[in-house]
Amino acid sequence: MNFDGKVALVTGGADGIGKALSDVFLSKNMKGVCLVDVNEDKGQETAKAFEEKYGAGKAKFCKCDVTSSEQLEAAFKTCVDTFGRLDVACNNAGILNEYKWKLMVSINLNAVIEGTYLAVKYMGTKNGGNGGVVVNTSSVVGLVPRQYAAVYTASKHGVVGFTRSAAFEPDVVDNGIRVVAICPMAVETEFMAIAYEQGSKYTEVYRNEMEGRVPRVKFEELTSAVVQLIEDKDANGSINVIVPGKGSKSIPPPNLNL
Ligand SMILES: NC(=O)C1=CN([C@@H]2O[C@H](COP(=O)(O)OP(=O)(O)OC[C@H]3O[C@@H](n4cnc5c(N)ncnc54)[C@H](O)[C@@H]3O)[C@@H](O)[C@H]2O)C=CC1
Ligand SMILES: CCCCCC(=O)/C=C/C=C\C/C=C\C/C=C\CCCC(=O)O
Repeated sequence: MNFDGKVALVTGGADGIGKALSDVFLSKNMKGVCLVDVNEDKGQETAKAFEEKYGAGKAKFCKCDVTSSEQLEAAFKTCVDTFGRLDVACNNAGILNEYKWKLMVSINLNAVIEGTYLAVKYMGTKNGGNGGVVVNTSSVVGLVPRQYAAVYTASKHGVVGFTRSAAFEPDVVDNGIRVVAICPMAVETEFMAIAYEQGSKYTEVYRNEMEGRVPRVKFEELTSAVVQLIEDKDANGSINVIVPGKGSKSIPPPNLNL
């Protein structure tokens, strides 16, 4: 898919990875981006900054808690009503809070599942849309174990398993939708700092063992990997790990010869 004149919806679009993705989408001449986020102040601020940079009417902020089915569907509907179409859905909002683990699973996994099926409903060729691409944000810990964040790790493994499977569901394929996921290593956002303050059980372990020693994926490395996945018409069910300084690589599922 090329980006010209297309429309994206990005959950967690007010900040961090979602904001960086939205910025790149608009820089590639997308018609508009819908920033879907629970943080109203940041969301309005980011939408305003994008309109100043790319022109009036290019960014729409939708206040939405992705754990609410009603609010998430309303955001998809607002996006199509505002821009007239939808082509790319990034299910990206996420938190790391091992103490609030049921909420974390709702945001990191359930909302990714719900967002994928809403994308089929609002982009599907059988439903009046043009088809499109769903990009789900997992993590490198969607592929490997991480003993310091067991539920976060489980939620991200769930995103990988769901993406690999949903990509080949008949209702998804027959609607002209591709589904892919990214598995970044630590990225240059405030995410880990927020996790330290609010939801990491092992803050001292992180500080003693890792603080300052974990290189960050730069936004440019992450966004170029996502752009490639969107542009590549053969990328479906792809799970791409993104490593600082090493780019993006597709990770196939194990062949168990069952
Ligand atoms: N930063 C990192 O090192 C890595 C992050 N990830 C994943 O990337 C995704 C984005 O993370 P970052 O941009 O780094 O985090 P961030 O904290 O900078 O941004 C996350 C955004 O999601 C929004 N959000 C949180 N809960 C929400 C909810 N219930 N409804 C709607 N919006 C909500 C926040 O308001 C925020 O704007 C997450 O899924 C995270 O798990 C994956 C690998 C590494
Ligand atoms: C274990 C939770 C990891 C959460 C972030 C994520 O999804 C992926 C991170 C990838 C690599 C790093 C893995 C674990 C350590 C994480 C952060 C330590 C940061 C220390 C620091 O420099 O502040």
